[in-house]
Amino acid sequence: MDLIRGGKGSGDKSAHDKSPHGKAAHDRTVHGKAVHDTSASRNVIIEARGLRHAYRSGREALQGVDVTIGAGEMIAVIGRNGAGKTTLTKHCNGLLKPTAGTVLVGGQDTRNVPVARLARTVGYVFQNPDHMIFHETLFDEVAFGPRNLGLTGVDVTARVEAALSAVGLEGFRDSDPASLSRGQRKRAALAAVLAMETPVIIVDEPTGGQDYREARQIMAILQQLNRRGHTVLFITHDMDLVHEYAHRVLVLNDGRITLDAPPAELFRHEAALQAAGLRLPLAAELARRLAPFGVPTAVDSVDALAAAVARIARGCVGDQDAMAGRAAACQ
Ligand SMILES: Nc1ncnc2c1ncn2[C@@H]1O[C@H](COP(=O)(O)OP(=O)(O)OP(=O)(O)O)[C@@H](O)[C@H]1O
Repeated sequence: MDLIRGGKGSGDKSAHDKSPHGKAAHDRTVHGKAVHDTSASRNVIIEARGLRHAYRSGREALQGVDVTIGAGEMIAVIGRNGAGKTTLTKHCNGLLKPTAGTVLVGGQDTRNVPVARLARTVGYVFQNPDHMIFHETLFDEVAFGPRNLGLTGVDVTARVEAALSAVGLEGFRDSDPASLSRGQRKRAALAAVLAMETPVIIVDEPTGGQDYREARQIMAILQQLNRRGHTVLFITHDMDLVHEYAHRVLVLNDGRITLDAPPAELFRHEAALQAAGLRLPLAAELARRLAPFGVPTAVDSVDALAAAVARIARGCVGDQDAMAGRAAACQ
């Protein structure tokens, strides 16, 4: 059976500990956030030009998308329901082929490369995990990809155990995936992709079906993968996750990218967000309202906002009249 999940195929058990490009990682800054860098991470890994996609129903889900994704980026894809997010990301691993325009993955035109080969570069976790789960035990489910890469024995076991442990499902290796909760099945689907060790990982709604703790755990996994050099794209409706975890935000509206900005800059684009049916992340909204007190508007996380407020509060102790005046001014 052809592999449709993706994988590097190195068989290298230490691959989790280094860049998927096999290059030394260094710290750098992307859109103001510290991230790991590789010399390859400045390279383009996915490029769409004039991308259009019409489904057989005639629905034009993408209406001319131009986007370049660099290796090592962590990108949130956001937009209202039906905006074209899933359609766009499915083009990034060749699951869909352009009606017009081109998509290059690792420099190769997706129309000319079998999905099974593209899947060695781009792993894809579906919005609905049941679309990719079909084995009787979780072990076999996660082992499917590595076995397709030609790995056997302890190499497969090591990949499966590392992936299950990363998503907190190590105690379920002999369970029937169908017996797991939806949230657990989503993590099982993520484990199946992790076991492939693809340079690019795309997750459609990573936190769907997860409680708060599980959602944070999944985002931490994706962040850690990105720090190790993987390119990560995630689709979400949660603006606070966007703010906290992404280095770059792509807003889709009616089949077009209407905004491409770092999260700390979202406050400048409230109108574009509203037009796309989105709101500002909570921390950005609060920072904007607290600007009269000297809080910088370009915050990219709750922690950054809290630090800025604390700094100002310390400076204002003993200056109650001035604070009251500013509070009155911003009513
Ligand atoms: N297989 C299909 N056949 C016909 N139309 C489709 C198909 N898949 C998606 N569409 C339509 O294409 C448009 C874009 O869908 P897509 O799933 O890419 O949006 P999305 O932004 O991911 O939405 P959501 O947030 O609801 O998942 C929608 O109008 C959708 O109804």
